[in-house]
Amino acid sequence: MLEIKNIKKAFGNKHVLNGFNLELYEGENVVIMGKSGSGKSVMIKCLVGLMQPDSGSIKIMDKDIATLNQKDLDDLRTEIGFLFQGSALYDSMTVRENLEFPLRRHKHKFGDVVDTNQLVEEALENVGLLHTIELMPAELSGGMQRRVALARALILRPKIILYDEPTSGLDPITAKEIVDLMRRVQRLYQTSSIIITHDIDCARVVSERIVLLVDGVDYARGTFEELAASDDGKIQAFFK
Ligand SMILES: Nc1ncnc2c1ncn2[C@@H]1O[C@H](COP(=O)(O)OP(=O)(O)OP(=O)(O)O)[C@@H](O)[C@H]1O
Repeated sequence: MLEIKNIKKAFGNKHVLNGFNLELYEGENVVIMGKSGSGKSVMIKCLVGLMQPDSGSIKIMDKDIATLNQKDLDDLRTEIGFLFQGSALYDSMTVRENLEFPLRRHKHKFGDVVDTNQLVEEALENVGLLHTIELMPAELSGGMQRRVALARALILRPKIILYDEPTSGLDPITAKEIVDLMRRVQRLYQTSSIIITHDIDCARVVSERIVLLVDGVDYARGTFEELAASDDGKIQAFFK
């Protein structure tokens, strides 16, 4: 689904990514873990074309993003759903209007005759929140808002989902609901996901594989159990 090969990115003499590699196969969830400031956000920005790496290549569904024009890049972005920390809902719009927003912008993805209501209702149903359709975001709890944001990310039926700290700021019970929902979404929508998280419980439950970003490179990769059993101190530091 996606291949990052040997990307490097420096700001002045600060080398943030130093030859980072990542591959995402169809249907899998890959968790990226790295210390604060290790370059996870820089990597994601390179991945979605918001930042250019200094060298290396990024292919999404076999397309090298450096060679795409703006229109092709926009079309490719409809195949990617985002659930970022900052991906807040629009406060002045109802839940329904929040979900209709991306549909209006990318209507052509489904052809001209598209039943917007059905798509909105189906996405909300799949996150268990159909009953909130006419509510305003302020009337929802933090966990519900995040589920609606996930429904909005799903509405264009992306093949890849990028999650940036999906459980941050949530209490443990609500965080677990989100993690369970991420698994459900993976099954229902047949998505492949990259998940950035510091939450070790989230990483354990949600990942098929984990990649550790250390010193600008993909320092280690494996299943949760494989990495947790490692006696390398730099790997162990993530599992304490
Ligand atoms: N536009 C920029 N200009 C200069 N330096 C930048 C820029 N963007 C990121 N950096 C630097 O790159 C480094 C990595 O930042 P990044 O935000 O990717 O870390 P992170 O792993 O996402 O951290 P966190 O877990 O805290 O979100 C930081 O030292 C940051 O200051």
